[in-house]
Amino acid sequence: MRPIDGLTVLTAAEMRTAEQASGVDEAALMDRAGAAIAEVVRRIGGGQEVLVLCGPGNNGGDGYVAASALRQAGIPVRVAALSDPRTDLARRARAGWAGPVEPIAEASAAPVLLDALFGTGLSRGLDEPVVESLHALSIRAVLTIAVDLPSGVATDSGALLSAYPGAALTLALGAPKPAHLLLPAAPLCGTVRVLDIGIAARSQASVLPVASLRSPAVDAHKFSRGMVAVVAGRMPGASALAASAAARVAGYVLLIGSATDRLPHAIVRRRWAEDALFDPRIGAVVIGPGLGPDEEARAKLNAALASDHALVIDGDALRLLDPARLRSRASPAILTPHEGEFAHLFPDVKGSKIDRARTAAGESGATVVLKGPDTIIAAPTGEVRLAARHVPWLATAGSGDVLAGLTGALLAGPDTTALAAASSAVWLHTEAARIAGPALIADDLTLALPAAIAQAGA
Ligand SMILES: NC(=O)C1=CN([C@@H]2O[C@H](COP(=O)(O)OP(=O)(O)OC[C@H]3O[C@@H](n4cnc5c(N)ncnc54)[C@H](O)[C@@H]3O)[C@@H](O)[C@H]2O)[C@@H](O)CC1
Ligand SMILES: [K+]
Repeated sequence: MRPIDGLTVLTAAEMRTAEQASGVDEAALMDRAGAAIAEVVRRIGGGQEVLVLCGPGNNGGDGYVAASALRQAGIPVRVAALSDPRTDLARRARAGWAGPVEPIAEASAAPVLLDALFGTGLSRGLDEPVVESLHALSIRAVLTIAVDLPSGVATDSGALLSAYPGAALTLALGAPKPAHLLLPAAPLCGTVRVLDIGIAARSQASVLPVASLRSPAVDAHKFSRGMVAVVAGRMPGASALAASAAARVAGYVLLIGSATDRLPHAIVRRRWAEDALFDPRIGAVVIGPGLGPDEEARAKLNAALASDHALVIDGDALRLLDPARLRSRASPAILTPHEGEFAHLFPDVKGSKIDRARTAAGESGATVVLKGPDTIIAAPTGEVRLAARHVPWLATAGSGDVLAGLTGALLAGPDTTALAAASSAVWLHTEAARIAGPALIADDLTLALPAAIAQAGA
């Protein structure tokens, strides 16, 4: 049983491909899955009675195998099914279960509920009586564990096809799936752990790994650690937050055109001028936090786009940007839109959150950080990182400014890529929020960054 950080994420179709490519026959995979599920249930169920709910497909098959293994281990276990099994594999698994099978509507609750109704094959919402039984049994259970996925969620989009009571633990088979990470499904999974069933997971998507930051090299100097320029605008507090966050990572932070002096003294300030960005030592420019919507803001964005620098484009600048302008630039750009800004930038891009982020990155040539409780980072290559943890206290003014500054500082650093910089920034941002704790304000995030950076190994 493994935590999901850094693991490859597979869609339902990619899972089937991986299963076929594994060289292991399907029955053996189901036996492995069922045995591994039973082992977890045995360990954490404390010997209490288990009720296994089995659906008609192979998710139900896993349920029958797990029930048989639990029974063999001496755990009291009952099985309730939705219908007879409909796949050969599930029929085989059903045949291996020596006990009775009750109809779900008649099943009485048990302290441990194992949900093996539907997995990656769910194609529509559950019938209403089944939803009612599931809720009634779950309310009376002490512990609900979902096999592969909570029954009712769409594997690839994380959409909720029917109401689900929520599991305490979801045991993902072989690999995490998008629904384990995307809203609205993700919180209904509870803790997600992966059970290894011997398949090699390959795809361009993975769970955001724990950031891995190195301390500065022994011979580092402030410029070799990275110089980041933050362009200020109409709301100076926003760029001040971005600069303060950047200063925790970069060797040198230049704040350009800011009207505030309430800043750490370590941040160097310069007036805005047409040539303010003509400094070859600048490794990345952050533009957007508090920039404003006016002509001056437009001129600043134009100057940033015309420069050779790597860019982080956030907030107000995303309202002024034509993403097509990024295509001709040689240096990387990172866009950090929330859903509203994304819809403004890419009005024609549709699909699941993963599809949208990936398409936008491919079309614009920029790395796209599509922010939210289920932040996704997509690179123009098609690579995608899905954030696994979220701290709801991050929904506060200035939080995005801190993320933008942090992203710029990491992008300005040595030996990095836009995808790596954005990934580390998102991880550090959440970790800082976790450390800052309840009732945080954005300023607290900048103060918590040293501890978050230490957690990332630096
Ligand atoms: N792919 C793999 O590598 C492995 C898959 N296994 C299991 O197999 C599962 C996928 O099995 P299946 O593809 O059979 O799919 P499911 O078991 O998720 O269910 C599909 C069946 O339910 C029907 N169905 C879909 N939605 C329904 C609804 N709302 N109401 C009633 N019937 C509905 C479908 O027509 C199909 O017959 C995985 O989630 C996992 O649990 C494991 O056995 C191990 C290996
Ligand atoms: K399930």
